[in-house]
Amino acid sequence: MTSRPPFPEVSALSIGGFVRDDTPTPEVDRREAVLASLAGTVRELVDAAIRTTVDDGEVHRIRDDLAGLVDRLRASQLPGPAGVRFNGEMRAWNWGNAVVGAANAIAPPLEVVHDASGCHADVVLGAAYEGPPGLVHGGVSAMLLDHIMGVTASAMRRTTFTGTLTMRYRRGTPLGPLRLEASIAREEGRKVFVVASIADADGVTVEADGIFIEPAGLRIDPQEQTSA
Ligand SMILES: CCCCCCCCCCCCCCCC(=O)SCCNC(=O)CCNC(=O)[C@H](O)C(C)(C)COP(=O)(O)OP(=O)(O)OC[C@H]1O[C@@H](n2cnc3c(N)ncnc32)[C@H](O)[C@@H]1OP(=O)(O)O
Repeated sequence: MTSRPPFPEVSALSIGGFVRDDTPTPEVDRREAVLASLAGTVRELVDAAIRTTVDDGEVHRIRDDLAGLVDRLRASQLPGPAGVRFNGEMRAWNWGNAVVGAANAIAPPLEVVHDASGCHADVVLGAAYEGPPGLVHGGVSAMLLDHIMGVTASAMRRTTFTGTLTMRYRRGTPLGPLRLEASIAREEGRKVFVVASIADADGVTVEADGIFIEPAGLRIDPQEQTSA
């Protein structure tokens, strides 16, 4: 008799784009490390491109070199976005995610840590995330908070989508080292109310509260076990 982890059938997961994928965890880890290494260098490239002061001719030569690299990566591509996949050991991977995607150079990436009160993350935001001079773009703050709040609401046991997100920008958030914190304030049925903040060394810069909803069609019964 084999006990199966508490996953819905593939067809149920596919409703929300979540896909059961039985790639073994060591293989997922190995490939993730390879893609994260590439994304790290691309992230450096983005920062270097923003801040470069080399002359126009050098910029054009670098552009041409990069176009060749893009062609090499395009030699074999997914037909669309990377999506979210899970294997039977509850190993999840979302390599294209805008906030935590291991393969996504646009993602800082945020490394979310679960703690006793919810989740936190320490992140250093550089020139690619600027809005007002020297300050984090307000939309970037909202994006990062949305993600950590969603992870907090999901609590590693359910899938929730952002229903409503309210931000209060108390003062400018400087680029550089920042700490995000999120916790669940209360729950009502499928609704999870989450509060969160961003802080620099001098204290809170942004506060957020949000309602995260577990869509009826994606509800997972953690007690469900199937024997074969
Ligand atoms: C194996 C498992 C491991 C999983 C581990 C994965 C962890 C992975 C973490 C990823 C973390 C990602 C963090 C980023 C999160 C996003 O960025 S999500 C993307 C942005 N959000 C969206 O695209 C959501 C779009 N909207 C929707 O899909 C649907 O409108 C919703 C929000 C799911 C609600 O749909 P619904 O389930 O049909 O809701 P419905 O039955 O009408 O209403 C249910 C209740 O919610 C209320 N409600 C409905 N809509 C709203 C709303 N917008 N605002 C407030 N309340 C609302 C209703 O009033 C109702 O309340 P009650 O009457 O029960 O009191």
